[in-house]
Amino acid sequence: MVRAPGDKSMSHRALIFGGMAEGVTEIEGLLEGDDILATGRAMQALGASVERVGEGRWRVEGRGPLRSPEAVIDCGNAGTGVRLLMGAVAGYELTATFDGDSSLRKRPMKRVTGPLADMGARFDWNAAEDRVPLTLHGGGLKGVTFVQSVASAQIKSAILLAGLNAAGETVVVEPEKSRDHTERMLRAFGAEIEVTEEGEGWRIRLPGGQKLKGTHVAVPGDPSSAAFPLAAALITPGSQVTVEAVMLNPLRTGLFQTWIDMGADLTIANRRMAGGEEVGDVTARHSALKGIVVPEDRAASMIDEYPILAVTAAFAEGATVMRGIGEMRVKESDRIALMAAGLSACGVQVEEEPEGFIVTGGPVKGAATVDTAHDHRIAMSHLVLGLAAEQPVSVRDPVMIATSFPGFVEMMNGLGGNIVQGGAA
Ligand SMILES: O=C(O)C1=C[C@@H](OP(=O)(O)O)[C@@H](O)[C@H](O)C1
Ligand SMILES: C=C(OP(=O)(O)O)C(=O)O
Repeated sequence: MVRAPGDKSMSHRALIFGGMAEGVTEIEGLLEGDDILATGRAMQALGASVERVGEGRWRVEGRGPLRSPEAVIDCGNAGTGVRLLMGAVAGYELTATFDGDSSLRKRPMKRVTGPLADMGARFDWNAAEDRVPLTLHGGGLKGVTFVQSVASAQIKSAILLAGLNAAGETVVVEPEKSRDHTERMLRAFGAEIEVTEEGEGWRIRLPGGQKLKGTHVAVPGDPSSAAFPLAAALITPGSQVTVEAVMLNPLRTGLFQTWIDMGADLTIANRRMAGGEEVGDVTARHSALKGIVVPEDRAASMIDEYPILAVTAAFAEGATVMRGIGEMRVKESDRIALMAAGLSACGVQVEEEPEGFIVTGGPVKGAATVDTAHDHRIAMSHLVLGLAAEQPVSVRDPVMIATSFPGFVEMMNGLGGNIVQGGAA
Protein backbone atom coordinates (compact mmCIF):
# COMPACT_ATOMS: atom_id res chain seq x y z
CA MET A 1 0.00 0.00 0.00
CA VAL A 2 1.41 3.38 -0.99
CA ARG A 3 0.10 6.92 -0.81
CA ALA A 4 0.22 9.34 -3.73
CA PRO A 5 1.50 12.85 -3.09
CA GLY A 6 -1.05 15.62 -2.51
CA ASP A 7 -3.13 16.75 -5.45
CA LYS A 8 -1.29 19.36 -7.51
CA SER A 9 -4.37 21.30 -8.64
CA MET A 10 -5.69 21.63 -5.09
CA SER A 11 -2.26 22.48 -3.67
CA HIS A 12 -1.78 25.49 -5.99
CA ARG A 13 -5.27 26.69 -5.13
CA ALA A 14 -4.87 26.27 -1.36
CA LEU A 15 -1.76 28.48 -1.34
CA ILE A 16 -3.20 31.13 -3.66
CA PHE A 17 -6.64 31.36 -2.00
CA GLY A 18 -5.00 31.31 1.46
CA GLY A 19 -2.78 34.24 0.51
CA MET A 20 -5.75 36.24 -0.81
CA ALA A 21 -7.88 35.50 2.26
CA GLU A 22 -8.31 37.32 5.53
CA GLY A 23 -6.99 35.27 8.45
CA VAL A 24 -5.13 32.00 8.66
CA THR A 25 -5.34 29.01 6.32
CA GLU A 26 -3.93 25.72 7.56
CA ILE A 27 -3.12 23.19 4.88
CA GLU A 28 -2.33 19.52 5.35
CA GLY A 29 -1.20 17.06 2.71
CA LEU A 30 0.19 19.83 0.48
CA LEU A 31 2.18 18.55 -2.48
CA GLU A 32 5.75 19.67 -1.80
CA GLY A 33 6.70 19.54 -5.47
CA ASP A 34 8.64 22.23 -7.31
CA ASP A 35 5.53 23.64 -9.08
CA ILE A 36 3.83 24.20 -5.75
CA LEU A 37 6.88 25.56 -3.96
CA ALA A 38 7.14 28.15 -6.76
CA THR A 39 3.52 29.18 -6.13
CA GLY A 40 4.24 29.44 -2.40
CA ARG A 41 7.20 31.74 -3.06
CA ALA A 42 5.05 33.79 -5.44
CA MET A 43 2.36 34.37 -2.80
CA GLN A 44 5.03 35.39 -0.34
CA ALA A 45 6.50 37.86 -2.85
CA LEU A 46 2.98 39.26 -3.30
CA GLY A 47 2.73 39.99 0.43
CA ALA A 48 1.19 36.89 2.04
CA SER A 49 2.82 34.94 4.86
CA VAL A 50 3.56 31.36 3.75
CA GLU A 51 5.20 29.07 6.25
CA ARG A 52 5.98 25.33 6.35
CA VAL A 53 5.06 23.99 9.78
CA GLY A 54 5.58 20.25 9.25
CA GLU A 55 5.65 17.60 6.55
CA GLY A 56 2.96 18.65 4.06
CA ARG A 57 1.63 21.08 6.67
CA TRP A 58 1.64 24.77 5.74
CA ARG A 59 0.25 27.92 7.32
CA VAL A 60 -0.75 30.79 5.04
CA GLU A 61 -1.96 34.18 6.18
CA GLY A 62 -3.28 36.94 3.98
CA ARG A 63 -1.95 40.37 4.87
CA GLY A 64 -4.46 42.63 3.15
CA PRO A 65 -4.48 43.36 -0.57
CA LEU A 66 -1.72 41.69 -2.59
CA ARG A 67 1.06 44.12 -3.51
CA SER A 68 3.66 44.57 -6.25
CA PRO A 69 6.51 42.09 -5.81
CA GLU A 70 10.08 43.40 -5.77
CA ALA A 71 11.39 40.81 -8.22
CA VAL A 72 10.18 38.79 -11.20
CA ILE A 73 7.82 35.96 -10.16
CA ASP A 74 9.38 32.74 -11.42
CA CYS A 75 6.68 30.07 -11.83
CA GLY A 76 9.19 27.45 -12.94
CA ASN A 77 7.53 24.68 -14.99
CA ALA A 78 3.97 25.34 -13.81
CA GLY A 79 1.21 26.32 -16.23
CA THR A 80 -1.37 26.11 -13.45
CA GLY A 81 0.79 28.27 -11.19
CA VAL A 82 1.33 31.12 -13.63
CA ARG A 83 -2.21 31.19 -15.03
CA LEU A 84 -3.99 31.09 -11.66
CA LEU A 85 -1.59 33.62 -10.17
CA MET A 86 -2.23 36.04 -13.04
CA GLY A 87 -5.96 35.78 -12.41
CA ALA A 88 -5.50 36.21 -8.66
CA VAL A 89 -3.34 39.33 -8.90
CA ALA A 90 -5.24 41.00 -11.74
CA GLY A 91 -7.86 42.37 -9.35
CA TYR A 92 -5.33 44.29 -7.23
CA GLU A 93 -3.65 47.67 -7.88
CA LEU A 94 -0.21 46.24 -8.58
CA THR A 95 2.35 45.48 -11.23
CA ALA A 96 3.97 42.05 -11.46
CA THR A 97 6.24 40.34 -13.97
CA PHE A 98 5.83 36.59 -14.49
CA ASP A 99 8.37 34.22 -15.99
CA GLY A 100 9.16 30.51 -16.01
CA ASP A 101 11.52 27.87 -17.34
CA SER A 102 12.17 27.07 -21.01
CA SER A 103 9.06 24.82 -21.13
CA LEU A 104 6.71 27.43 -19.64
CA ARG A 105 8.12 30.09 -21.98
CA LYS A 106 6.71 28.09 -24.92
CA ARG A 107 3.14 27.85 -23.60
CA PRO A 108 0.22 30.07 -24.70
CA MET A 109 -0.78 32.79 -22.26
CA LYS A 110 -3.33 34.82 -24.28
CA ARG A 111 -6.01 32.27 -23.38
CA VAL A 112 -5.82 33.86 -19.91
CA THR A 113 -4.50 37.37 -20.56
CA GLY A 114 -7.23 37.88 -23.22
CA PRO A 115 -10.21 37.57 -20.86
CA LEU A 116 -8.30 39.32 -18.05
CA ALA A 117 -7.66 42.24 -20.43
CA ASP A 118 -11.39 42.32 -21.25
CA MET A 119 -11.94 42.77 -17.51
CA GLY A 120 -9.51 45.71 -17.48
CA ALA A 121 -6.04 44.30 -16.71
CA ARG A 122 -3.14 45.46 -18.91
CA PHE A 123 -0.25 43.35 -20.14
CA ASP A 124 3.18 43.99 -21.68
CA TRP A 125 4.82 41.15 -23.56
CA ASN A 126 8.46 41.34 -22.51
CA ALA A 127 9.88 38.91 -25.06
CA ALA A 128 7.25 37.50 -27.44
CA GLU A 129 3.49 37.90 -27.76
CA ASP A 130 1.41 35.21 -26.02
CA ARG A 131 4.40 34.09 -23.92
CA VAL A 132 6.06 34.73 -20.57
CA PRO A 133 7.95 36.75 -19.52
CA LEU A 134 5.11 39.26 -19.33
CA THR A 135 4.18 42.15 -17.06
CA LEU A 136 0.68 42.51 -15.67
CA HIS A 137 -0.82 45.80 -14.44
CA GLY A 138 -3.85 45.03 -12.29
CA GLY A 139 -6.75 46.84 -10.66
CA GLY A 140 -9.95 48.58 -11.72
CA LEU A 141 -11.54 45.40 -13.12
CA LYS A 142 -15.15 44.94 -14.13
CA GLY A 143 -16.94 41.62 -14.34
CA VAL A 144 -17.47 39.95 -17.73
CA THR A 145 -19.33 37.01 -19.19
CA PHE A 146 -16.85 34.62 -20.74
CA VAL A 147 -17.77 31.60 -22.84
CA GLN A 148 -14.93 29.05 -22.87
CA SER A 149 -13.85 27.58 -26.20
CA VAL A 150 -11.50 25.00 -24.63
CA ALA A 151 -12.46 23.01 -21.54
CA SER A 152 -9.74 24.49 -19.33
CA ALA A 153 -9.89 24.75 -15.56
CA GLN A 154 -6.88 27.05 -15.64
CA ILE A 155 -8.67 29.66 -17.78
CA LYS A 156 -11.91 29.33 -15.81
CA SER A 157 -10.06 29.67 -12.51
CA ALA A 158 -8.05 32.72 -13.58
CA ILE A 159 -11.24 34.56 -14.57
CA LEU A 160 -13.09 33.62 -11.38
CA LEU A 161 -10.18 34.69 -9.18
CA ALA A 162 -9.98 38.04 -10.97
CA GLY A 163 -13.77 38.31 -10.59
CA LEU A 164 -13.48 38.25 -6.79
CA ASN A 165 -12.05 41.78 -6.93
CA ALA A 166 -13.99 43.08 -9.94
CA ALA A 167 -16.96 45.43 -9.97
CA GLY A 168 -20.18 43.58 -10.82
CA GLU A 169 -20.72 39.97 -11.67
CA THR A 170 -18.38 37.58 -13.47
CA VAL A 171 -19.89 34.69 -15.40
CA VAL A 172 -18.01 31.76 -16.96
CA VAL A 173 -19.90 29.46 -19.31
CA GLU A 174 -18.26 26.09 -19.89
CA PRO A 175 -19.76 24.10 -22.78
CA GLU A 176 -17.86 21.07 -21.45
CA LYS A 177 -17.05 20.49 -17.78
CA SER A 178 -13.48 20.90 -16.54
CA ARG A 179 -12.17 20.08 -13.06
CA ASP A 180 -14.10 22.07 -10.46
CA HIS A 181 -11.57 22.44 -7.63
CA THR A 182 -11.72 26.25 -7.79
CA GLU A 183 -15.50 26.34 -7.41
CA ARG A 184 -15.43 23.87 -4.52
CA MET A 185 -12.53 25.48 -2.70
CA LEU A 186 -13.80 29.06 -3.17
CA ARG A 187 -16.94 27.96 -1.35
CA ALA A 188 -14.83 26.54 1.47
CA PHE A 189 -13.14 29.95 1.70
CA GLY A 190 -16.57 31.53 2.19
CA ALA A 191 -17.11 32.88 -1.33
CA GLU A 192 -20.52 33.20 -2.92
CA ILE A 193 -20.48 31.27 -6.17
CA GLU A 194 -23.41 29.79 -8.07
CA VAL A 195 -23.00 26.86 -10.44
CA THR A 196 -25.86 25.71 -12.65
CA GLU A 197 -25.90 22.89 -15.18
CA GLU A 198 -26.16 24.08 -18.77
CA GLY A 199 -26.15 21.55 -21.60
CA GLU A 200 -23.10 19.29 -21.21
CA GLY A 201 -21.36 21.92 -19.11
CA TRP A 202 -22.27 24.61 -16.63
CA ARG A 203 -22.66 28.32 -16.00
CA ILE A 204 -20.73 29.76 -13.07
CA ARG A 205 -21.72 33.08 -11.54
CA LEU A 206 -19.57 34.97 -9.08
CA PRO A 207 -20.53 38.36 -7.62
CA GLY A 208 -17.61 40.83 -7.46
CA GLY A 209 -16.15 42.58 -4.41
CA GLN A 210 -15.83 39.46 -2.27
CA LYS A 211 -13.35 38.75 0.51
CA LEU A 212 -12.18 35.20 1.19
CA LYS A 213 -11.87 33.89 4.74
CA GLY A 214 -9.01 31.63 5.82
CA THR A 215 -9.93 27.99 6.38
CA HIS A 216 -8.53 24.49 6.83
CA VAL A 217 -7.67 22.56 3.67
CA ALA A 218 -6.91 18.82 3.64
CA VAL A 219 -5.41 17.95 0.26
CA PRO A 220 -6.19 14.37 -0.88
CA GLY A 221 -3.89 12.15 -2.98
CA ASP A 222 -3.41 13.14 -6.61
CA PRO A 223 -5.10 10.72 -9.05
CA SER A 224 -2.78 11.95 -11.81
CA SER A 225 0.22 10.77 -9.76
CA ALA A 226 -1.47 7.59 -8.49
CA ALA A 227 -1.80 6.63 -12.15
CA PHE A 228 1.91 5.76 -12.41
CA PRO A 229 2.23 3.00 -9.77
CA LEU A 230 -1.21 1.68 -10.79
CA ALA A 231 -0.13 1.52 -14.46
CA ALA A 232 3.04 -0.30 -13.45
CA ALA A 233 0.93 -2.97 -11.74
CA LEU A 234 -1.38 -3.34 -14.74
CA ILE A 235 1.48 -4.05 -17.19
CA THR A 236 3.94 -6.00 -15.00
CA PRO A 237 3.14 -9.73 -14.68
CA GLY A 238 2.48 -10.88 -11.12
CA SER A 239 1.96 -7.36 -9.76
CA GLN A 240 -0.62 -5.83 -7.48
CA VAL A 241 -0.49 -2.28 -6.09
CA THR A 242 -2.88 -0.36 -3.85
CA VAL A 243 -2.72 3.43 -3.68
CA GLU A 244 -4.64 4.71 -0.69
CA ALA A 245 -6.69 7.90 -0.29
CA VAL A 246 -6.78 8.82 -3.98
CA MET A 247 -9.06 11.72 -4.88
CA LEU A 248 -12.06 10.45 -6.88
CA ASN A 249 -13.56 13.71 -8.12
CA PRO A 250 -15.46 12.49 -11.23
CA LEU A 251 -13.82 15.23 -13.31
CA ARG A 252 -10.43 13.61 -12.60
CA THR A 253 -11.08 9.90 -12.92
CA GLY A 254 -11.52 9.42 -16.67
CA LEU A 255 -8.38 7.27 -16.77
CA PHE A 256 -9.68 4.77 -14.20
CA GLN A 257 -12.90 4.32 -16.20
CA THR A 258 -10.88 3.94 -19.41
CA TRP A 259 -8.67 1.26 -17.88
CA ILE A 260 -11.78 -0.61 -16.67
CA ASP A 261 -13.18 -0.37 -20.22
CA MET A 262 -9.89 -1.91 -21.43
CA GLY A 263 -10.42 -4.88 -19.12
CA ALA A 264 -8.21 -3.78 -16.23
CA ASP A 265 -8.59 -5.41 -12.84
CA LEU A 266 -8.97 -2.09 -11.03
CA THR A 267 -11.02 -1.84 -7.86
CA ILE A 268 -11.85 1.01 -5.53
CA ALA A 269 -12.48 0.33 -1.85
CA ASN A 270 -13.19 2.34 1.26
CA ARG A 271 -14.80 5.31 -0.46
CA ARG A 272 -15.04 8.22 1.97
CA MET A 273 -14.97 12.02 2.10
CA ALA A 274 -11.73 13.88 2.86
CA GLY A 275 -11.08 17.59 2.37
CA GLY A 276 -14.42 18.10 0.61
CA GLU A 277 -13.66 15.44 -2.02
CA GLU A 278 -14.46 11.75 -2.27
CA VAL A 279 -11.35 9.58 -1.85
CA GLY A 280 -10.81 5.82 -2.02
CA ASP A 281 -8.13 3.13 -2.02
CA VAL A 282 -7.44 2.05 -5.59
CA THR A 283 -6.01 -1.40 -6.33
CA ALA A 284 -4.63 -2.51 -9.70
CA ARG A 285 -3.55 -6.03 -10.61
CA HIS A 286 -1.70 -7.21 -13.69
CA SER A 287 -4.35 -7.52 -16.41
CA ALA A 288 -4.85 -8.68 -19.97
CA LEU A 289 -5.77 -5.32 -21.48
CA LYS A 290 -7.48 -4.78 -24.81
CA GLY A 291 -7.40 -1.67 -26.98
CA ILE A 292 -10.47 0.58 -27.16
CA VAL A 293 -11.60 3.85 -28.73
CA VAL A 294 -11.41 6.31 -25.84
CA PRO A 295 -14.56 8.50 -25.84
CA GLU A 296 -13.55 12.03 -26.80
CA ASP A 297 -15.93 13.59 -24.30
CA ARG A 298 -13.83 12.02 -21.55
CA ALA A 299 -10.71 13.99 -22.52
CA ALA A 300 -11.05 16.83 -20.01
CA SER A 301 -11.34 14.38 -17.12
CA MET A 302 -8.03 12.71 -17.97
CA ILE A 303 -6.09 15.20 -20.06
CA ASP A 304 -2.85 14.78 -18.06
CA GLU A 305 -3.21 10.98 -18.08
CA TYR A 306 -2.94 10.23 -21.81
CA PRO A 307 0.85 9.72 -21.66
CA ILE A 308 0.53 6.93 -19.08
CA LEU A 309 -2.60 5.59 -20.80
CA ALA A 310 -0.54 5.33 -23.99
CA VAL A 311 2.05 3.27 -22.09
CA THR A 312 -0.57 0.80 -20.89
CA ALA A 313 -2.02 0.73 -24.43
CA ALA A 314 1.37 -0.48 -25.67
CA PHE A 315 0.84 -3.65 -23.59
CA ALA A 316 -2.79 -4.14 -24.66
CA GLU A 317 -4.09 -6.36 -27.41
CA GLY A 318 -5.07 -4.29 -30.45
CA ALA A 319 -5.32 -0.57 -31.01
CA THR A 320 -6.18 2.15 -28.50
CA VAL A 321 -7.51 5.21 -30.28
CA MET A 322 -7.04 8.52 -28.45
CA ARG A 323 -8.56 11.53 -30.24
CA GLY A 324 -9.86 15.02 -29.45
CA ILE A 325 -6.79 15.77 -27.37
CA GLY A 326 -5.11 18.62 -29.27
CA GLU A 327 -4.63 20.36 -25.89
CA MET A 328 -1.89 17.81 -25.17
CA ARG A 329 0.32 19.68 -27.61
CA VAL A 330 0.44 22.79 -25.39
CA LYS A 331 1.33 21.20 -22.07
CA GLU A 332 4.85 21.09 -20.57
CA SER A 333 5.84 19.62 -23.94
CA ASP A 334 4.04 18.62 -27.11
CA ARG A 335 2.92 15.42 -25.42
CA ILE A 336 1.49 13.82 -28.57
CA ALA A 337 4.80 14.24 -30.41
CA LEU A 338 6.95 13.25 -27.43
CA MET A 339 4.93 10.13 -26.62
CA ALA A 340 4.87 9.09 -30.28
CA ALA A 341 8.65 9.52 -30.50
CA GLY A 342 9.36 7.79 -27.18
CA LEU A 343 7.06 4.84 -27.76
CA SER A 344 8.32 4.36 -31.32
CA ALA A 345 11.90 4.36 -30.05
CA CYS A 346 10.86 1.56 -27.66
CA GLY A 347 9.49 -0.52 -30.55
CA VAL A 348 5.80 0.32 -30.11
CA GLN A 349 3.53 0.96 -33.10
CA VAL A 350 2.18 4.52 -32.90
CA GLU A 351 0.27 6.59 -35.43
CA GLU A 352 0.34 10.32 -34.73
CA GLU A 353 -2.59 12.54 -35.78
CA PRO A 354 -2.97 16.33 -35.49
CA GLU A 355 -5.29 15.99 -32.48
CA GLY A 356 -4.52 12.55 -31.16
CA PHE A 357 -2.69 9.26 -31.59
CA ILE A 358 -3.30 5.55 -31.96
CA VAL A 359 -1.16 3.05 -30.07
CA THR A 360 -1.19 -0.62 -31.07
CA GLY A 361 -0.04 -3.15 -28.50
CA GLY A 362 2.59 -5.81 -29.13
CA PRO A 363 5.99 -6.82 -27.81
CA VAL A 364 7.61 -3.77 -26.15
CA LYS A 365 11.32 -3.93 -26.78
CA GLY A 366 12.49 -0.89 -24.79
CA ALA A 367 16.25 -0.44 -25.18
CA ALA A 368 15.96 3.29 -25.91
CA THR A 369 16.95 6.63 -24.42
CA VAL A 370 13.96 8.94 -24.53
CA ASP A 371 13.78 12.74 -24.68
CA THR A 372 11.46 14.31 -22.12
CA ALA A 373 11.67 18.03 -23.05
CA HIS A 374 11.38 19.14 -19.41
CA ASP A 375 8.12 17.22 -18.99
CA HIS A 376 7.58 15.24 -15.78
CA ARG A 377 4.77 13.09 -17.16
CA ILE A 378 6.77 12.08 -20.24
CA ALA A 379 9.66 11.06 -17.97
CA MET A 380 7.53 9.04 -15.51
CA SER A 381 5.54 7.38 -18.30
CA HIS A 382 8.64 6.02 -20.00
CA LEU A 383 10.18 4.88 -16.73
CA VAL A 384 7.01 2.88 -16.01
CA LEU A 385 7.16 1.45 -19.54
CA GLY A 386 10.76 0.42 -18.86
CA LEU A 387 9.64 -1.68 -15.85
CA ALA A 388 7.70 -4.01 -18.12
CA ALA A 389 9.67 -3.70 -21.38
CA GLU A 390 11.99 -6.48 -22.60
CA GLN A 391 15.05 -4.28 -22.14
CA PRO A 392 15.72 -1.21 -19.97
CA VAL A 393 14.63 2.30 -20.96
CA SER A 394 16.50 5.50 -20.04
CA VAL A 395 15.06 9.00 -19.91
CA ARG A 396 16.93 12.27 -20.38
CA ASP A 397 16.33 15.12 -17.95
CA PRO A 398 14.33 13.29 -15.23
CA VAL A 399 14.75 16.16 -12.75
CA MET A 400 11.33 17.56 -13.72
CA ILE A 401 9.65 14.60 -11.98
CA ALA A 402 10.03 16.64 -8.79
CA THR A 403 7.52 19.21 -10.09
CA SER A 404 4.58 16.90 -9.34
CA PHE A 405 5.89 13.68 -7.78
CA PRO A 406 8.85 14.05 -5.42
CA GLY A 407 9.81 10.56 -4.23
CA PHE A 408 8.57 8.87 -7.42
CA VAL A 409 11.73 6.81 -7.95
CA GLU A 410 11.89 5.71 -4.32
CA MET A 411 8.20 4.73 -4.36
CA MET A 412 8.51 2.73 -7.57
CA ASN A 413 11.63 0.95 -6.34
CA GLY A 414 9.91 0.23 -3.01
CA LEU A 415 7.20 -1.53 -5.03
CA GLY A 416 9.80 -3.75 -6.69
CA GLY A 417 10.94 -1.53 -9.55
CA ASN A 418 14.55 -1.06 -10.50
CA ILE A 419 14.99 2.57 -11.52
CA VAL A 420 18.59 3.66 -11.33
CA GLN A 421 19.32 7.37 -11.02
CA GLY A 422 22.31 9.06 -12.64
CA GLY A 423 24.56 7.53 -15.28
CA ALA A 424 25.04 8.54 -18.88
CA ALA A 425 22.05 9.85 -20.80
O1 LIG B 1 -6.57 23.76 -13.27
C1 LIG B 1 -5.71 22.89 -13.07
O2 LIG B 1 -5.25 22.66 -11.94
C2 LIG B 1 -5.21 22.10 -14.23
C3 LIG B 1 -5.90 22.12 -15.40
C4 LIG B 1 -5.49 21.39 -16.61
O3 LIG B 1 -5.00 22.31 -17.56
P1 LIG B 1 -5.94 23.12 -18.57
O4 LIG B 1 -6.73 24.11 -17.80
O5 LIG B 1 -4.97 23.81 -19.51
O6 LIG B 1 -6.79 22.11 -19.25
C5 LIG B 1 -4.41 20.35 -16.31
O7 LIG B 1 -3.81 19.92 -17.50
C6 LIG B 1 -3.36 20.89 -15.36
O8 LIG B 1 -2.40 19.91 -15.06
C7 LIG B 1 -3.99 21.31 -14.06
C1 LIG C 1 -0.28 20.05 -17.56
C2 LIG C 1 0.24 19.91 -16.34
O1 LIG C 1 0.53 20.92 -15.48
P1 LIG C 1 0.65 22.48 -15.70
O2 LIG C 1 -0.29 22.92 -16.77
O3 LIG C 1 0.34 23.07 -14.35
O4 LIG C 1 2.09 22.79 -16.06
C3 LIG C 1 0.48 18.54 -15.79
O5 LIG C 1 0.80 18.47 -14.59
O6 LIG C 1 0.37 17.52 -16.50
